Amino acid sequence: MAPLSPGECAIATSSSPPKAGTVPAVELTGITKRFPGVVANHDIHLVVHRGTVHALCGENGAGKSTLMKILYGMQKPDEGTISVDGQQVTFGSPGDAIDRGIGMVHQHFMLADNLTVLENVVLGSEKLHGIGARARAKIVELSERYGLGVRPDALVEDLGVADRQRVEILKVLYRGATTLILDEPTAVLVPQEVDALFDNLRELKAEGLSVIFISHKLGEVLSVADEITVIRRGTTVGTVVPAETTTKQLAELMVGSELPTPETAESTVTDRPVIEVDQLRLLGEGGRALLDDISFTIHAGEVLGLAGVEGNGQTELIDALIGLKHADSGTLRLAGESMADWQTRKRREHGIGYIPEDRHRHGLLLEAPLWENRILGHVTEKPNSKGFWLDLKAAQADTRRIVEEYDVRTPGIDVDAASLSGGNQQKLIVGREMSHAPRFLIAAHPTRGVDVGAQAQIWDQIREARREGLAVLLISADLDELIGLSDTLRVIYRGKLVADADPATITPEELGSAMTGAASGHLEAPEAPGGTEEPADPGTAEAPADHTDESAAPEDEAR
Ligand SMILES: Nc1ncnc2c1ncn2[C@@H]1O[C@H](COP(=O)(O)OP(=O)(O)OP(=O)(O)O)[C@@H](O)[C@H]1O
Repeated sequence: MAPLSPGECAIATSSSPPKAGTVPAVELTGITKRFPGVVANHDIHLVVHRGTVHALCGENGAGKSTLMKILYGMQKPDEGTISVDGQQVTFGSPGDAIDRGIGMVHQHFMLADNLTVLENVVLGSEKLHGIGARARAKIVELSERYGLGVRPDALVEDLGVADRQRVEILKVLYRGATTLILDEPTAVLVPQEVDALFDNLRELKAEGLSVIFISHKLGEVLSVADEITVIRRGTTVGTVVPAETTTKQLAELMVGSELPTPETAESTVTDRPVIEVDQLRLLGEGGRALLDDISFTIHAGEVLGLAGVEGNGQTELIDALIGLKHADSGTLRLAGESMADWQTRKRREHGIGYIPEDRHRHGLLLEAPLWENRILGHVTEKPNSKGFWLDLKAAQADTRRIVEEYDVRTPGIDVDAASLSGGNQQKLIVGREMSHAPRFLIAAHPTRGVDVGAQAQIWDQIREARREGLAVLLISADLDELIGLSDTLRVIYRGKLVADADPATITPEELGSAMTGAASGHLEAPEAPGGTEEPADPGTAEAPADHTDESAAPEDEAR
């Protein structure tokens, strides 16, 4: 455990809980949990009051998820006690936790894609309200009471992330949860969706429910939480109230030092097209266009940011670029060569890097060791292969290098990817993809789930590669990230590119409105020459902004 500085102690002890004196909804005392080679939790203390949102912050691998898994009965603590509503409890399984009103919405949703919302909600809880009309009525009632907008008959595979999340929330409410654990619920939401979620949380609070909210987005934490507990290297370093702290203080409390400051960089956009997409069209079931007339060019040294509410064609565009789906019409060219007949492997071998939207589904083999995950997607490339053979020693050595360079917190490279914390899994994927010196990188939510320090590091890595000529398609729900890193911004809405924007002048709020279809054409750059199909003039592109403190919207200050 890192020692506290006097300043940190002052922050940590200056505030009193808002509802001291009442019986807490949840109290964790002296929780310790060890894994081979790692002490994930050490003497943790946490008090969550009824009718409050309690945020849990800490850098990647600090021990937040482990603590919540203990509270949810998924793991047993080695030491310490859990009390719910003043009564000490022991949980042998999530079922025990649910019985005591603890519900969890995981970072990675656990819904069955091929079932309807109703089937998913009812699954495993058939005894509560049956599987028919009563269940449906209960779902509709909960949906209306908390403004969740859940449609019982929708097929889960047709739902976007925000809708799936609402189903997960409804599912735990259906089971009678009075304390909800939300693990990074805003990571993939756009500002409007975040506002909607926070409205839902306020409704829950108003009815006396409690929410434990894990987040790396410190600005959001300050806006929604009643109290914030910070965990560092496995132990609680303090609990603060938002009125008495800032994002900067919070970040310092988390990492125990000043945050690294990523340097701003000059524009590096060249006139060499790396990826050219022309009139791409992809049809879904029933002939509905999922992508319609998509055209753009990304040059060497350019980051093109694609803004859009989840589910507006981003996934299909990524799939078309990486070769998981084939377009119905239109062309895709990489460095001048048509990719029409290229399978995914060939695309990768020709320098397409891919940081997937969903790291568990498309980025990792969770049950395989880190070094096997380092090979994943790059089987035929160096250093993983030598001629026809896999070069395991070289792959393992390179995994060690990635772990070191990307600060992947792990006891070693032989542990399964599943045992890494979410943020550390992400760092491993970013390290793997950047190691192959891609010329075109598809970066979908590249810093999703990583802490503020690691986020700055990943931004630096993307910027450095961009300086060396990397072309990047950046898709991110973090609009500060999107605006700050991009040279060019396009807005995707219902499968079409509807607007472009100048990252030098647009604000996250304006971009957020454009994403809901409220704008078309040029945003904030009416004097810019050319139509919406061409990227901004490289010569006028402004350097990306410095992001050290998310909530302070640094690019706004800089401009
Ligand atoms: N099942 C497991 N086996 C081995 N080690 C584990 C396991 N689960 C967690 N750990 C380790 O415990 C530590 C704490 O991980 P945890 O997932 O709780 O962190 P976190 O604070 O939630 O991180 P993040 O913000 O990245 O999600 C990490 O070092 C992680 O690698």
